[in-house]
Amino acid sequence: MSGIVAIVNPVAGRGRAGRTWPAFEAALRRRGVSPEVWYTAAPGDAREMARRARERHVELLLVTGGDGTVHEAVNGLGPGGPALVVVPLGTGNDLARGLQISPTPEGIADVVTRGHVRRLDLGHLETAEGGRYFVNVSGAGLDAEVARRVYEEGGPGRGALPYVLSMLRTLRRYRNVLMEIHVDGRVHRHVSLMTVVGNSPYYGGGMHILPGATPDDAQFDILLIGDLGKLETLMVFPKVFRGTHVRHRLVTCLRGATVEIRSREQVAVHADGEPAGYLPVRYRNHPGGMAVVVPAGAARHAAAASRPPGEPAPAHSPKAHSE
Ligand SMILES: Nc1ncnc2c1ncn2[C@@H]1O[C@H](COP(=O)(O)OP(=O)(O)OP(=O)(O)O)[C@@H](O)[C@H]1O
Repeated sequence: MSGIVAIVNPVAGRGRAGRTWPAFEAALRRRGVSPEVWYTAAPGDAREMARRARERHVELLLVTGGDGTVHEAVNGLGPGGPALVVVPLGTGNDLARGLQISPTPEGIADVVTRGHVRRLDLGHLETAEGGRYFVNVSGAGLDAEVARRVYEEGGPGRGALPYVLSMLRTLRRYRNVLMEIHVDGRVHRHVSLMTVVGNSPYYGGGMHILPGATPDDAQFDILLIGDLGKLETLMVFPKVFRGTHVRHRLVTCLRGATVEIRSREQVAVHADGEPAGYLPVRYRNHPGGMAVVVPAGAARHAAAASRPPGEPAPAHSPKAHSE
């Protein structure tokens, strides 16, 4: 078989995806596009459906939902496979935000009929729990602890607010830890609130955590956040929404293709906001591993497009202790 399949997670965006998908399908049909529609019934289905779509040599795979659904789909596909069209009807939609995809029926019909394929880097991480791919951002430390809590308390339809509330609760008891971060063979040791590794600029429903990230440069952007106290963390946190946290003296931006993080402490790891085990973690990038259809006029570099007007690209400053 070839053709177009649409995976639809009806509970994404607190049910918005299920409610509004028929309008998207109608807009596609008006343009002569008739996808085969597969509704997910439970967590994990999008992964299996994507695997099946790949086996059947589907040409175009629409993934309707939020970042969790996209995360599942790419884990079913792995590097290669059909081109994805993200129909961003979740609560966060961080990948689509970076790619300037408009969540309207006509916007998606435009992407399908007139968009172009962009090959993005696909991140992969490995912990003792196993390996998995991620599309946006992974990390170890406070944010992973927060993600674990949100996941345990959550369910679908999460968005930014539960992350913010959980961050405040988690921070009260959180203790910074000594981490050893290997980036392309260089070792950085520091006491860290958290370390972030990713290909795309956004996570957590609009937090501009890696403002310099370019999703197709074959490199991870890496943020080493040093030994921030609790009060200082609370003061820096709002800046994450504008991406200006990277100017803080205890924040170091790096780039690299292979990353490994270790610690003697038990430190949680997340992948696209899903719990992914504990340190040690090893990252490797698959350049161009994910084909995504983007709008015809989309800016080449999503990071540049998403930066506030007048905001310079963050300097990459290897300040942490390295050897
Ligand atoms: N039919 C279903 N019933 C319950 N859960 C489902 C179903 N289909 C998929 N899921 C789960 O729903 C979860 C949430 O989906 P998703 O993350 O796409 O939406 P969201 O949380 O609204 O958006 P975002 O992640 O962008 O904030 C996924 O982790 C997936 O495993």
